[in-house]
Amino acid sequence: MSRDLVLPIIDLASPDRDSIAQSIRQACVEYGFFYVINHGIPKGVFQKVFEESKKFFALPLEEKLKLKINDTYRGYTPSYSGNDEDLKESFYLSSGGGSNSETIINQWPPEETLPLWRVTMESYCHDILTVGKRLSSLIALSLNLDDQYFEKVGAFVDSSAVLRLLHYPDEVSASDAGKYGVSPHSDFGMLTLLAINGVPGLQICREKDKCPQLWEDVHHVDGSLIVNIGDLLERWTNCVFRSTLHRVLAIGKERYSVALFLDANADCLIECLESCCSETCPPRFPPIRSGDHLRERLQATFLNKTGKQTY
Ligand SMILES: O=C(O)CCC(=O)C(=O)O
Ligand SMILES: [Fe+2]
Repeated sequence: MSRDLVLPIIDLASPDRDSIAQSIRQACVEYGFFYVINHGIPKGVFQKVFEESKKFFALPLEEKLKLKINDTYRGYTPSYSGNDEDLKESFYLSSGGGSNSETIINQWPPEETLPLWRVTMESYCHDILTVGKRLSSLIALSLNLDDQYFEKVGAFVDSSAVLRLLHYPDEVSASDAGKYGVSPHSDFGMLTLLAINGVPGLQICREKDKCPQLWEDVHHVDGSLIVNIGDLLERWTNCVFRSTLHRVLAIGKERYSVALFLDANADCLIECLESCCSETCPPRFPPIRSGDHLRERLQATFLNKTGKQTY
């Protein structure tokens, strides 16, 4: 069962920061998802990223498998990997420079094969991270915090953001019936900034415990980014903001997307924000380090039931 959905559109060119922050708050409370327009990244940049992403996924499987995901969760994961055997294939990378960067090992396709690949992705990481940080400062405002709150608690270093390139194949065979592009999940981190190539498939479920679940289509809004709240921010806000369940249907049309997962630095302590609790509404969760939260979630996703890795 699905129906049409009109998500809020946040215009970053609007001059009134407080009213943008208010709109973001409402979007995060009601949907956990919104569009962002006038974010400052030109269309041509997305086109280049999709072009390079397409070139990588078009390589023979054995070439892609040479960059198979490593212990620091960077690299390639083929279709049908993970617990859910989804149809998507992905590539994870992050831009260097943060204080944790020595512990993260990126992998890159060979320069002889894809000469513009690394520079395109690194430059996009930089651009999209700038939008992510701008949004987090608006989110801080929307939570009645200092707009530099997340910076001040040390939430951001570059390596706490991960870029995931996704490719959904155009053919769905009979044996794939019932499979998803991406199965229902919520994102782990603070914020996700998603660019899609216009092909439908993304859906959200606003009430995960309702039976039957109601799935609503997230339409493409030209030039926009789709932004959603992850579990870490849901926890930080004492569930004032929602980390909404979402999925991608396999509709037999080739689809590309690029997600930036903005997480908090591993050492950052996630403790209920002051503006999100009161005597009558105490904190629901104990404090946790961001790294411990993320590790738990990654292990649950990447380990199968026998505890064996199934990238
Ligand atoms: O490709 C999409 O539209 C969504 C991908 C997604 O939900 C994810 O990577 O977490
Ligand atoms: Fe997601």
